[in-house]
Amino acid sequence: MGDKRQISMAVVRRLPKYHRYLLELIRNDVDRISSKELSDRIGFTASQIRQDLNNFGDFGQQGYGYNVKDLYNEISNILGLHANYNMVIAGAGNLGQAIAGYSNFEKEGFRVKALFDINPKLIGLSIRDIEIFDIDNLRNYLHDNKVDIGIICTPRVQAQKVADVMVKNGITAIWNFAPTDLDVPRGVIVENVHLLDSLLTLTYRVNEPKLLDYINKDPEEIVEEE
Ligand SMILES: NC(=O)c1ccc[n+]([C@@H]2O[C@H](COP(=O)([O-])OP(=O)(O)OC[C@H]3O[C@@H](n4cnc5c(N)ncnc54)[C@H](O)[C@@H]3O)[C@@H](O)[C@H]2O)c1
Repeated sequence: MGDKRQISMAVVRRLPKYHRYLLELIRNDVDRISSKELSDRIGFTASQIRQDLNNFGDFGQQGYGYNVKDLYNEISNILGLHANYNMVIAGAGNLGQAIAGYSNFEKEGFRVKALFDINPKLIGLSIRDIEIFDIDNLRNYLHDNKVDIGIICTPRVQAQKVADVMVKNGITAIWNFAPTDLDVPRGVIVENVHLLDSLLTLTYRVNEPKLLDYINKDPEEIVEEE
């Protein structure tokens, strides 16, 4: 048996941040960086950074640090950014149109090829030359075109139905924005996005000082308000 090591999702979720900061360093003509310097910029501890990156090989050199370009390329490879990904969006409302309209994804190789909707007023329109088709055509489209990622931007109650069509017709990766847990067969990967989670983390942090004051207060000091 081979010794296939599993990388923890916690590490995987930190990789995009490394990727982003390393790109920034390249743009600023920084050739190499120590884990301490990277730590100061990125906000993870130096030992965390060393541990994370050791998962993927021996990148750092004692007394030299990391070669920024090499590390960036390695992390790009690990994140699968060596390939291009064709994507389709189901639900061409506010969010679907915003994603299709955001051209920066293309820089990383993510291309929205088509949108699908049920609304006859939207069908036939285009966002940045990307056509909106009738959702009834999704099945045939997936048969005729190589699509790697399905993006779900429909209302919650429609999301499962759309996911079923995607999965039945060969999609194995779904970027799901609808606020529902999709039921998919083994082997299909769903990445849920919840902007609200991030917003709630923000409000927690805004309120944290008051909360900590309250938690750390001597119980005898807490006087019930009348
Ligand atoms: N995850 C997040 O952070 C986040 C943020 C905003 C919105 N959302 C969710 O994203 C989804 C879309 O939000 P929105 O603001 O764009 O809504 P919207 O109403 O503007 O757009 C939804 C679109 O889906 C279409 N639609 C309905 N049923 C369909 C089907 N069976 N197949 C294809 N298209 C169908 C509608 O015609 C409409 O154009 C909602 O589920 C919303 O809750 C999630």
